[in-house]
Amino acid sequence: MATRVKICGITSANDAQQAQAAGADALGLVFYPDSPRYIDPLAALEVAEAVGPFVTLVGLFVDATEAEVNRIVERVPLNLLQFHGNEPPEFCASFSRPYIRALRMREGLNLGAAMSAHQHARGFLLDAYVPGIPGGTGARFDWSRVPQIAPKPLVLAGGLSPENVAEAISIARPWAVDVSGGVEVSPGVKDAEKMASFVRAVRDTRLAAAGPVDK
Ligand SMILES: O=C(O)c1ccccc1N[C@@H]1O[C@H](COP(=O)(O)O)[C@@H](O)[C@H]1O
Repeated sequence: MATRVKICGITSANDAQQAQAAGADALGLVFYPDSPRYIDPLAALEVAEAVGPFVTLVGLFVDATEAEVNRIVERVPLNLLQFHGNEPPEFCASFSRPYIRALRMREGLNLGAAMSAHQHARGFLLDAYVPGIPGGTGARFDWSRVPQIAPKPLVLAGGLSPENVAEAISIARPWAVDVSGGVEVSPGVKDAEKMASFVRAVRDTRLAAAGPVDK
């Protein structure tokens, strides 16, 4: 099965075009002001205008207010929202966009219950848990904890890189992978070659899963 790729933390039209050229299926825009990858609505609009119609634009929020989310949704043509804080299900489902829910894989998390609570989520993004930091940490979790049966598509995130993504896919078998820090030159600035290597590594696992290829 083809594994989709989301590259998160895009902060410029240039990085967006390079991510698109690398073959990313989705780009993440971080509207969390404390992140080094924060993007303001004007720059986000430039990103939206720099990419083609089949690239999914995902807006990431961490415990933003309803008014803050609506302010972004009204200005930026986002296809999907990603809630990465402690937002309750009814809040996540209250906007005029579909959403995915980030679940941080802390010890003792009841993943089944967390997923059941978000019946309207389009998917779940599983990220590493680092106390006090909501995401974009570069930390990974034990990929064998990813369930093989889930009510919605699962997106694997947390500490992925061009070097480890093939192994991560072979263990977790996710519907998609999400990377941020692993394809950067510095926080908030993407590296074109790392993005290309990351997508290549994912595509190669896709070929491997499909069986031998005639040369
Ligand atoms: O990227 C951020 O700065 C960020 C801030 C707050 C919440 C989530 C954030 N990013 C998400 O975290 C995952 C994992 O990042 P990394 O690959 O370990 O650097 C990333 O895919 C984003 O979805």
